[in-house]
Amino acid sequence: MTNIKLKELRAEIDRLDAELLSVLEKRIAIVGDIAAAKSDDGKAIAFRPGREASVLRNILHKHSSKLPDTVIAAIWRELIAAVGGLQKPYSVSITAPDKSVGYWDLARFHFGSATPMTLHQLPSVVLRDVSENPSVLGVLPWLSRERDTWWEHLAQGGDNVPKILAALPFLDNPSGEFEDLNSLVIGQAEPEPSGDDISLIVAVTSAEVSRARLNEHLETTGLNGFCADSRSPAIEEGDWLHLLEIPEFIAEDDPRLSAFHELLGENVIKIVILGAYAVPMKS
Ligand SMILES: C=C(O[C@@H]1C=C(C(=O)O)C=C[C@H]1O)C(=O)O
Repeated sequence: MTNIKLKELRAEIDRLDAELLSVLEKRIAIVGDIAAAKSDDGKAIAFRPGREASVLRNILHKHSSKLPDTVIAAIWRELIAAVGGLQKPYSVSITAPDKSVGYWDLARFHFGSATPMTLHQLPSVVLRDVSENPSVLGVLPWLSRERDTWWEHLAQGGDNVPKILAALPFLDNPSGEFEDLNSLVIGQAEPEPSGDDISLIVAVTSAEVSRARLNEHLETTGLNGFCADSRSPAIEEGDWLHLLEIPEFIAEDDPRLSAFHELLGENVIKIVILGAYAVPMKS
């Protein structure tokens, strides 16, 4: 390639960079208007996980360059995470039980370079951070890890008890992840639908109920989910907790939940929606 040609191509890159920056600045400038539109929503955090998931699905569906999906996702995640912070500052409290930097890595990818993050060994510290401060999001190991019983705390339900809002990674990155980790994001916010979601629900019962029975009742009510885990009471006369995974967004007033409640009969103490997350994408 001649030097003249190279010079021309670099000039074109400079021109495109200026254009990109200008478009980027326009996208960022809209934040003020969005923040004003949200001003009376009473929320401490601008994080809207359902909307974020659909923005990302849309971009990844449309992109056609040679860049890997994960690079495109990283660019948009940087932007979205920072734009949320411009509207209302927030921070992220992370549990890494095995001192694994993998959890930090998952959170950094999702919440970008500028979001303040702290690392803790115990889920209880993250639960406390999030429960005490509505502008803190928590990142906790996936529910099925044997030692992690943090979701039992969420099953209490009630004010200030955080909800599950998202799952990480949203986009897997087979070449960039050195540990096969998954985590959930919690916060003092209401989960919202993204169009393709999984809800996590706990049924609290006073006596043992088999997984087969729970699955049968779920099917009868049309909830199409399954019981992913059951915890026997830690103390005598304590409650049984059954973690249910439902492959759609379930609202508090879904009539199928009350039908399920009725089918369980007098054993059931309460049914608590722990939250929901957008179904992650495959790169
Ligand atoms: C801009 C918004 O706020 C945040 C930023 C988003 C974005 O940059 O696309 C999307 C969702 C929110 O977490 C919004 O709510 O639309």
